[in-house]
Amino acid sequence: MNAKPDTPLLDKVRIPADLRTLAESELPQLASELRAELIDAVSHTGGHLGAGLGVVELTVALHYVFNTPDDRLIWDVGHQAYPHKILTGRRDRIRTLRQEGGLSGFTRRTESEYDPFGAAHSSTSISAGLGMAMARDLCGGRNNVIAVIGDGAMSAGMAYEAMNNAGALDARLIVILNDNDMSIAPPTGAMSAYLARLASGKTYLGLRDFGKKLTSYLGERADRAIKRAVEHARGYVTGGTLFEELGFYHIGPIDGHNLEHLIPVLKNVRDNADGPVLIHVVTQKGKGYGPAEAAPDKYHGVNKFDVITGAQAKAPANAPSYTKVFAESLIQEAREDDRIVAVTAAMPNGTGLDLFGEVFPTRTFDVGIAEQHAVTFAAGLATEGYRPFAAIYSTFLQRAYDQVVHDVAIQSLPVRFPIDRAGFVGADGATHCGAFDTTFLATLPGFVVMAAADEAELRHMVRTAASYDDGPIAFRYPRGNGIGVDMPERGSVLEIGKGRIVREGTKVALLSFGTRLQDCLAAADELGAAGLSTTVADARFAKPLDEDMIRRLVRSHEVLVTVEEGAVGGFASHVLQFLAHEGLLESGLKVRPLVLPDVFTDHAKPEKMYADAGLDSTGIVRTVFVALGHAASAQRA
Ligand SMILES: Cc1ncc(C[n+]2csc(CCOP(=O)(O)OP(=O)(O)O)c2C)c(N)n1
Ligand SMILES: CC(=O)[C@@H](O)[C@H](O)COP(=O)(O)O
Ligand SMILES: [Mg+2]
Repeated sequence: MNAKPDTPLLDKVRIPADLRTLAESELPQLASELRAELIDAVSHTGGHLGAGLGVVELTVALHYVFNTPDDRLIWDVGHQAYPHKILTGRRDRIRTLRQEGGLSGFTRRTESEYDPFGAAHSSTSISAGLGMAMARDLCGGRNNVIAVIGDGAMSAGMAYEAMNNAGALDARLIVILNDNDMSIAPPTGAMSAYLARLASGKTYLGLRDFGKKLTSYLGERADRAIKRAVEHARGYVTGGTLFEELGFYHIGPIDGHNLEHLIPVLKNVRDNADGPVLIHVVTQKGKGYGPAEAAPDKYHGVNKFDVITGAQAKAPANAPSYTKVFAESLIQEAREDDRIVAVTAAMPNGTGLDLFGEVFPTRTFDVGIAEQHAVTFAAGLATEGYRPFAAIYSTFLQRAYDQVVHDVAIQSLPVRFPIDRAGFVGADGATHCGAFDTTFLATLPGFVVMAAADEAELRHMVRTAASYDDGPIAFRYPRGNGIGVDMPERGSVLEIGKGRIVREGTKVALLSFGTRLQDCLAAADELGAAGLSTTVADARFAKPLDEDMIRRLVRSHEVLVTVEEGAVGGFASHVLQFLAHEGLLESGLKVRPLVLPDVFTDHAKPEKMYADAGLDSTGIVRTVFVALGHAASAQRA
């Protein structure tokens, strides 16, 4: 166990008001202590480290210059906000980060008044900040609104929609572009290249340069129209930056680790800005911690680790991750079929498409954080006869729903949707929980929706999706490792809309869709031991349903329990809809649909989440006992 860092100055700062009593000359020391505290805390909890390390000085400077929480400080994504949490009254709980009952790994309105906007999905900060700025203006307020957005997050359309609107409204809004030239992976795209040119093409601006620029062009109280005219003329003559063309006063690049540069620039903007301002700050992801600086991912997200060596704890795995099985299976299929191409929205590593990209670099597309574009781009590929796999986490696919409906489903385009992180994700909590994909996809006419019960099933589903050209097809699988089943050499093509009976019984039928099959089998053992002969079926498809199999189950069993790791409105709803229309609910059948609870489930260990949701074997057994009126057994379960 490493000793806790010595933090005499940080110990005096509970909230930003304490920070503002320090002399500017003390701030570098404070930043250094804050960094040490951050590293130590995350070494105990795991979590997002690299991004926070990169904004330590920026965090100190922002809270020093601005009057938070009256001035609204919005962190895009929120994964870099751990230093902010330490400085805003949450240091005493910082070692509970991402643990059950502890601090969230992202910003959250219910956690602190210093978090004016909750996040975790990217690129929302400028829109939210603009809304706050307009609300302030409507009620005659004077506070500042600051949105801090990363270069990765700056690849998403929402950021441009917001800047477009902010420029037109001439809103007094400060955007800080935190450019560390990293997303989770190295960033891709023309915008990223543009930022790199901006960052390298000029020297960093210090106070003197900035002051000169501000007074020569703007003057302390110059009329806004004159300032705009000057800006426009300057852009016309010298070629304005994209941000200037959008109506922002653009400052930078400045060194985001140099407090002597940051503080005066921020003060100037605080005191002089009266329209949208963008400050381009250059930082280094992982700054100040050797192992992070040296790592290819800059320690974006880490397990618990040893502070001295940087070695991360790794739980032994007796089966490959679903992500890896997906990637290897897709590679296998792509070797046979050169029409298979793959699309990721800035998650090459998380989706396994980094492995695919190593084998098929020209058939792999990382489009940046741009899920909407990713889906429509895949639709375009499909129109030309390609077989695109748009691999997007369940939670991030939410952002592209209209594209899924309008660009893919209505046109019956055969886009394949491998949906990773379907179901509970543990420490990332509610914002990242893959709860809704079955619900929002299976409701679409013509969509095929599958869920893998284990890693071998996933392999079959990859092959099935590869060979299916009649319309969109999705297959969902969870975060983490498989269960260690024997793997087929190659996947088989599954018959569309056909499930399988895994175990035959007579009284109780457990109909599983996806990840909970093992718990259904364990529940069947327990029920069998209690004298309740139990069938276990793997539905494989939520759409189209295996109607024959469901008919057989309900006709020959007294109880039907459907089990899925998804929100209400998904697989069970389709089963119930079918049963109702077939009149199969009218002859005494006891049906119990088990779904995720109708709440946004907070971060915790996955096993605990399953237990609380009643989706583990104990919960399934309990449900059966209750359905059969065995109250005493239910209580014991
Ligand atoms: C809509 C959405 N897509 C994907 C992600 C996953 N994600 C989280 S952080 C991140 C990279 C963000 O890069 P950047 O904004 O530059 O921040 P940095 O980590 O470099 O500080 C990505 C892709 C997300 N949070 N939200
Ligand atoms: C902040 C963010 O959205 C990602 O970093 C996410 O936490 C990754 O999750 P996985 O670890 O499941 O890839
Ligand atoms: Mg970045």
